[in-house]
Amino acid sequence: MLFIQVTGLSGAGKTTLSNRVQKRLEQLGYPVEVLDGDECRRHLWPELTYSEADRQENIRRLGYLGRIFTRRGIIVLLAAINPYERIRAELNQQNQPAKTVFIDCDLQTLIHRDTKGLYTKALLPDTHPNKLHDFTGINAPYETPVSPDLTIHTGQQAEADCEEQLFQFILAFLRESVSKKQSLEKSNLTEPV
Ligand SMILES: Nc1ncnc2c1ncn2[C@@H]1O[C@H](COP(=O)(O)OS(=O)(=O)O)[C@@H](OP(=O)(O)O)[C@H]1O
Ligand SMILES: Nc1ncnc2c1ncn2[C@@H]1O[C@H](COP(=O)(O)OP(=O)(O)O)[C@@H](O)[C@H]1O
Repeated sequence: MLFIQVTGLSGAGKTTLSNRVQKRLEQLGYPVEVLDGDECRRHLWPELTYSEADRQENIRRLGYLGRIFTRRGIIVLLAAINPYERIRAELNQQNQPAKTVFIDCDLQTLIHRDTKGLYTKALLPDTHPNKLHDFTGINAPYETPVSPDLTIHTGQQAEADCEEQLFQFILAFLRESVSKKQSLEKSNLTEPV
């Protein structure tokens, strides 16, 4: 049905916005699955680390799961940091129709939010025993999406406004798909045999 890569730094709001929009779409009768990177790592493949190779493997597995759901007519929100442009492009190619939503938030706000205490750990001195050495945005790369279909600035806008943006974006896609389908059916009906 529709595969959406909701990408952004830790704490940007990927999970919050995806879960909220899932509820709203379900209320309208649409089937939706949120594949959360953090959750899937914990339950399905806890052995994967945060090295570049393991992050790519994580995203490819999530993409594969996503494909299973989208083939069954389910809208998939893949809420993961998903830091590499090449892998995002690969997933988009394999999961058509696909969209990329960049959840953009400035580092200062993220460090201030620090809901999981991970930014504090990543910013410790190099010699500190609790230092987090491969944390995205601080000491591991995040490649900003080159041409996302939607960017939501969660550091500058209220949660409810950000939720509304994501919700309206998906609704617009769904309405467009319905009207395309209807005009295709109409043209098939009127075509001479
Ligand atoms: N080193 C490091 N770097 C980034 N993130 C870390 C790290 N260690 C643990 N965590 C927690 O793992 C969550 C990110 O998992 P993802 O599967 O989304 O990451 S990735 O797409 O494979 O890069 C991420 O969850 P979110 O905060 O929901 O993004 C973190 O809570
Ligand atoms: N505009 C906003 N959009 C989304 N989340 C926001 C916003 N402002 C503050 N927050 C808060 O930021 C945190 C984002 O956490 P989370 O959704 O787990 O991020 P991520 O999944 O990207 O790691 C939540 O505590 C949320 O309430």
